[in-house]
Amino acid sequence: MSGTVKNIIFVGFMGTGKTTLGRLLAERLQWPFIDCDEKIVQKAGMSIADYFAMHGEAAFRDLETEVIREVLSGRMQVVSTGGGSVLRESNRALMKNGGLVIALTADKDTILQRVRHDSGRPLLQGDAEARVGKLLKEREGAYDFADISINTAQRSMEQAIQRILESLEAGKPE
Ligand SMILES: Nc1ncnc2c1ncn2[C@@H]1O[C@H](COP(=O)(O)OP(=O)(O)O)[C@@H](O)[C@H]1O
Ligand SMILES: O=C(O)C1=C[C@@H](OP(=O)(O)O)[C@@H](O)[C@H](O)C1
Ligand SMILES: [Mg+2]
Repeated sequence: MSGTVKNIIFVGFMGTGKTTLGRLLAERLQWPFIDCDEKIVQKAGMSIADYFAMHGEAAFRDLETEVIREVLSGRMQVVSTGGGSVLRESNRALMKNGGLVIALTADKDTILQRVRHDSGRPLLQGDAEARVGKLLKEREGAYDFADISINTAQRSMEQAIQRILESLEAGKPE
């Protein structure tokens, strides 16, 4: 199925592994890998944390939509999005039309373990545990529009990749 899907698009909460697994899958498929956050950093000429601090979240979300639109006009790419990009209906529509959407999931403790020492996520500054808890509640169900869902807390990265490759070969979303 990897030959017939337009793009493979990863969505999911922060720390579920979108960037890491996306890059790995792209290598396996020999498709280009694009991380939307990296594109935003290139366009903005500064880190995401600095962009939030200087321009605020609303401006970040506008830039994020611009990047998603541009990236998904292409084909045969593995695309990892930022965790909050699914909050806009227009972004979700772009993703649904842009290819196979794979949601990555993980439980709160796993997410916390993975993101705790990473200062690059402005929404988690301060009390990371409280912030992850609050955002997980606010975003409950936000990733349900995906074609496939994979729990990365219960799998090694290699197992997650195998699971995705099997789904692609089976030729239909589960
Ligand atoms: N099974 C796994 N699947 C995905 N990521 C994992 C897994 N185990 C550990 N990780 C780690 O979790 C972190 C997730 O980071 P990242 O890929 O940046 O997530 P996201 O882009 O979804 O925020 C990385 O440090 C990655 O190495
Ligand atoms: O969930 C969010 O709102 C965000 C997730 C981040 O990406 P990751 O999900 O790759 O960490 C990044 O886009 C920004 O810090 C905002
Ligand atoms: Mg990421």
